[in-house]
Amino acid sequence: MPYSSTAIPESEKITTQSTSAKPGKLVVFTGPSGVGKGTLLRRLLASHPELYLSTSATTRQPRPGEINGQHYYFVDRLAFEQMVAAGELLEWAEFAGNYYGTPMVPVQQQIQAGHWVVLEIELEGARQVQQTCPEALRIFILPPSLQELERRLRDRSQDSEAAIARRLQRARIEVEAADEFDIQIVNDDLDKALQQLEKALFGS
Ligand SMILES: Nc1nc2c(ncn2[C@@H]2O[C@H](COP(=O)(O)OP(=O)(O)O)[C@@H](O)[C@H]2O)c(=O)[nH]1
Ligand SMILES: Nc1ncnc2c1ncn2[C@@H]1O[C@H](COP(=O)(O)OP(=O)(O)O)[C@@H](O)[C@H]1O
Repeated sequence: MPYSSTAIPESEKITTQSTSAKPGKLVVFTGPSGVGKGTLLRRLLASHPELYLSTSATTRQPRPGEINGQHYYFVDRLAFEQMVAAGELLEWAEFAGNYYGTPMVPVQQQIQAGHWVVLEIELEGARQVQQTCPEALRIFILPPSLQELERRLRDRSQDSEAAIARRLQRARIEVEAADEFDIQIVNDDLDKALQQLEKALFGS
């Protein structure tokens, strides 16, 4: 399915310079699968419940314990393609054999209500957001090494060998794009990475 991230009409651009008196911010949070994005965000949201974490749609199968509408909206490929065709997604990409995308309306509503919205998305989606919302703050989380990334993916015990291999292959490409982002944080020591993340967001 073709997608052009370069030709986005003005009417589809999401802006934090909206009609609201005090619009919120959009924060894009990217990094290879297994680097610890979810772990860092859980910790961040526990101390900053005012942040709104966008819930993505995906065609990936739910993992044990994942709840529809909470971790993801789990949909089939046809439903996802209909969301794309209807222009309902702020960004979307295919990653390791599955589609992932950000429903646009909740993000717009939260931003217009003055809230900060966090998107936890992969590289291609982050590049699309750069086009549609260039004022977004874009943060890239790096692993201490690719060996450690592989160890974390295996220890997590959530993905098949094939899925881990696809994620590692993609990780090599993703880490090379880290410089495209406003801020890079190495998630070696979790507490230190969290401190750096808080500083990037709140300046303290
Ligand atoms: N472009 C895009 N990527 C997403 C979205 N939601 C999740 N992802 C990314 O898709 C990749 C795979 O996610 P997932 O299967 O949940 O694996 P995990 O992040 O390793 O736990 C990760 O890099 C996510 O950040 C989305 O809405 N859009
Ligand atoms: N700083 C860290 N040091 C060691 N292990 C970590 C660290 N951060 C996260 N992990 C572990 O790495 C695995 C992958 O983390 P996760 O948050 O699921 O990554 P992502 O959301 O980026 O795919 C989990 O088992 C998590 O407990």
